[in-house]
Amino acid sequence: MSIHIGAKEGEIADVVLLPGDPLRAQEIAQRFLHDPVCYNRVRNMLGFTGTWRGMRVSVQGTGMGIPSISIYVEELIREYGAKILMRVGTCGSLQRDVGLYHLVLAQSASSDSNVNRRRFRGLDFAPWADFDLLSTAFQVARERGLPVHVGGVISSDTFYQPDPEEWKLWARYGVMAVEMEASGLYTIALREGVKALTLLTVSDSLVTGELTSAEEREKGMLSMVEVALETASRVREAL
Ligand SMILES: O=P(O)(O)O[C@H]1O[C@H](CO)[C@@H](O)[C@H]1O
Ligand SMILES: O=c1cc[nH]c(=O)[nH]1
Repeated sequence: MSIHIGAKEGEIADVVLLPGDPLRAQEIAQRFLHDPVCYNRVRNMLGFTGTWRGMRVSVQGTGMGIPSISIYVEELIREYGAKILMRVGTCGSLQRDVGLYHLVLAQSASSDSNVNRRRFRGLDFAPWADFDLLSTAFQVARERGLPVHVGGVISSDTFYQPDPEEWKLWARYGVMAVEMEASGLYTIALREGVKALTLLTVSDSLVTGELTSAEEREKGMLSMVEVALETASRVREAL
């Protein structure tokens, strides 16, 4: 057992899906995993392990924001040996052609957070995705005919932005979407030498002001999770 995860040694798979919402972790486990077992209830940040097409997979809620996901990712890697970590989340689009329910694969993650500024003593680090996971996920999404975009995202510390116009600056430099965790996941995974990718379903557009309904978000989430699982399986086999 680690400080924030109540699993015993061996109860967590080396492939871990990471939704922000712990109830989404439960739903993914129930819908996609064979014989899912709940290994974590600490702080209600649910985590489950089961199998998908014979591959052992865990799904762990992370909470919102870089500080929260960082706690789970540090413990999953260092104390439970996770090797492939895939965030499956939602995001706001910053580009007109990145539409609602589209799939965004975060190639890199800029941030307004101070966490990496402190980590790198004031210098700027550019966290990036694992290329095997990124290229495989893109291929899988294309094979399925899904609308998919690959590029930079911004991992923000604030969902409600103090400056409501600030997103336009990121957009001007081609950043595709805003979310709140990818930078933390990528930075820790790079330091630890494990593979990480962030897959996002567009839940709203800052460009048009459109919002998805809960039902529609659910549908987008399902195809994103299928892409994540198929990607993990192909990459794991090739290791
Ligand atoms: O849907 P999740 O994975 O929680 O991701 C997005 O949604 C939350 C904000 O509503 C933040 O965690 C953001 O990154
Ligand atoms: O606008 C959005 C939508 C989802 N997640 C975010 O962080 N921002």
